[in-house]
Amino acid sequence: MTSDDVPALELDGLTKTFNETRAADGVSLSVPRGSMLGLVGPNGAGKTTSLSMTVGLLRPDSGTARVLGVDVWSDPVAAKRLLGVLPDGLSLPERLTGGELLTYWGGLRGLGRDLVRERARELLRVLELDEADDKGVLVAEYSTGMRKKIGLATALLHAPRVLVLDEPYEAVDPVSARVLTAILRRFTDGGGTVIISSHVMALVEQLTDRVAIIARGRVLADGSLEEVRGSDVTLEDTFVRLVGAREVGDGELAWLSS
Ligand SMILES: Nc1ncnc2c1ncn2[C@@H]1O[C@H](COP(=O)(O)OP(=O)(O)OP(=O)(O)O)[C@@H](O)[C@H]1O
Repeated sequence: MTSDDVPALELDGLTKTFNETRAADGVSLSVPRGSMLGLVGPNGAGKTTSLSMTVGLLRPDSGTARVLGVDVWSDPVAAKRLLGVLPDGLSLPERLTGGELLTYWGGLRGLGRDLVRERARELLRVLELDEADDKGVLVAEYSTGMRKKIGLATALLHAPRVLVLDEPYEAVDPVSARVLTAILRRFTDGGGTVIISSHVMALVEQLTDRVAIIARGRVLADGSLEEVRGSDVTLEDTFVRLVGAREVGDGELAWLSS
């Protein structure tokens, strides 16, 4: 294998058990460079657990995660330089403006002040957070969607090669969603790789070129959209076929109808 063939992300047998719950049960995935993978699965399937182990936020019981060939758990500094991460429930310093937060973040990343200032200004403008910044709005006062966007800005600031984004479109308005899509496409066109988790099948179908379906901690399908859908018309059909549908029976919740 030449260095050009090394996958952007390679997960091998990632396993994590919480008490009695096997949240991830041997999760293996290989994501080629320049691709965008959608990770989908029902609530509690193990998406966040798997992504957290992938980016060095949660130590696996067993298994490995490699970013462009670098092991996330044995060489975390080098791996984290390559990674941009939007974690689930990201907690941010609250008493800073967006601009101050990015300045602080850039310092933590070891970037020069001028570079951080330039990139921060551009990110705030493109993500339409500049007006709030000019008014001195603190992150504590941000809406849910604004928090998502500033979280994304922190993930992009150091120009990573692999982006791992947990539900990046959640709570983001349609105009900002378009901007986000344009950013992600530009990123993959430039050879970057993206993995996103989402519950919105139509979004994944429209946005990504690869998909992995996970349920009960196991990868049930993984490949190009066409490979995973097979003869199904939509990804939702494939999802329901593999994961199983829960019908609401006639007698259930009868008290809701008068
Ligand atoms: N810190 C924790 N302690 C105990 N159990 C946990 C913990 N984190 C996750 N779990 C359990 O692990 C399983 C997988 O959770 P996870 O958050 O990875 O799912 P998910 O696919 O991201 O779900 P959702 O779509 O609802 O966000 C669930 O059963 C959850 O209750």
